[in-house]
Amino acid sequence: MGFFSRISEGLARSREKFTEQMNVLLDRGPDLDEEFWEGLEETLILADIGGAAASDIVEDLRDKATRKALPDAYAVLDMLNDRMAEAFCAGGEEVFGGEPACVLFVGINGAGKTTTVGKLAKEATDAGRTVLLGSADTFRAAAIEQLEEWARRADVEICTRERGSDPASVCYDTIERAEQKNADLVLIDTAGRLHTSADLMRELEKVVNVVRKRSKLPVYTVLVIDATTGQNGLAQAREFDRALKLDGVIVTKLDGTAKGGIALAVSHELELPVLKIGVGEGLGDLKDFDAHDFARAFVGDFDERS
Ligand SMILES: Nc1nc2c(ncn2[C@@H]2O[C@H](COP(=O)(O)OP(=O)(O)OP(=O)(O)O)[C@@H](O)[C@H]2O)c(=O)[nH]1
Repeated sequence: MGFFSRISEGLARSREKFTEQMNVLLDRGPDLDEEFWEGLEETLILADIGGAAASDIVEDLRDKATRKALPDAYAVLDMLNDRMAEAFCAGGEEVFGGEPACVLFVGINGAGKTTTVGKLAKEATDAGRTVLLGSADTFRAAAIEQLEEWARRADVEICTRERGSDPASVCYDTIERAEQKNADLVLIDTAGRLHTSADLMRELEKVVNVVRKRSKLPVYTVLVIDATTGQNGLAQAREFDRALKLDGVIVTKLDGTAKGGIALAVSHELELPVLKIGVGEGLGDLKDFDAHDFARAFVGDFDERS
């Protein structure tokens, strides 16, 4: 299956919900009146793209509609994909672009961190990079085993310590080992934690600071968000960013939800680039993010609908 088709399939549920709501709006006719603009903003908010992004997109489209004397709603909706794509924060290519890097993965429990680290390890080794994994999730025994299994599959080395060890110590070991073996990509999994738990967030700050201080490779901190958590993803991103100063986000489980718009809400409101998206559990289901592909797959084709 082609790259775009896979993303399109992954976003099918989000697109179906969006199409349904957009059709309700279009059923009242294609006039560009106040009701249309209000309805468009509401439809975008219901699609989980967040109040700020929805309002910016509608304001801009409204301005363009006036300037270009657009005839009807379909002409406006033809421009929606591009406008939506522009609303994503750009950048972040340095994280997984092939340059040496040490990447820490953070997020709430079950967001998909370990799986994402595993998929990236395989992708990077296949591309000929020297990868080292660090399992700083010393809280959940199964997480260590899970990452060890991914390390076996990707045939990469992994640094672990027994359950209950200090996660910062695992990071020390990992960085030391990375230097010994000249690894050019270090991927560190951390234990899931709620963004509302002050103690656990402080512990994570300590882990991240140790890595930032010790690593000779550039260090990036990436938040993994489970798209099925919808608007809660915004609260997660806000708190993790406040504590750790994030470099980007990875949005997983887009295949299992109609709430895929959260990727745009987080990227736009917190000015964080989306680095990868997860559209399934399989090895090949972690995809490079392209804002135009995402918007096209999310919005679909209005001509067919009209
Ligand atoms: N459908 C789908 N499932 C995914 C995706 N990414 C991860 N998962 C699944 O989500 C579940 C949780 O993933 P983990 O990688 O264990 O999550 P985690 O963030 O490491 O969890 P903790 O260590 O408890 O914080 C697993 O069953 C994964 O297979 C995705 O893109 N799509």
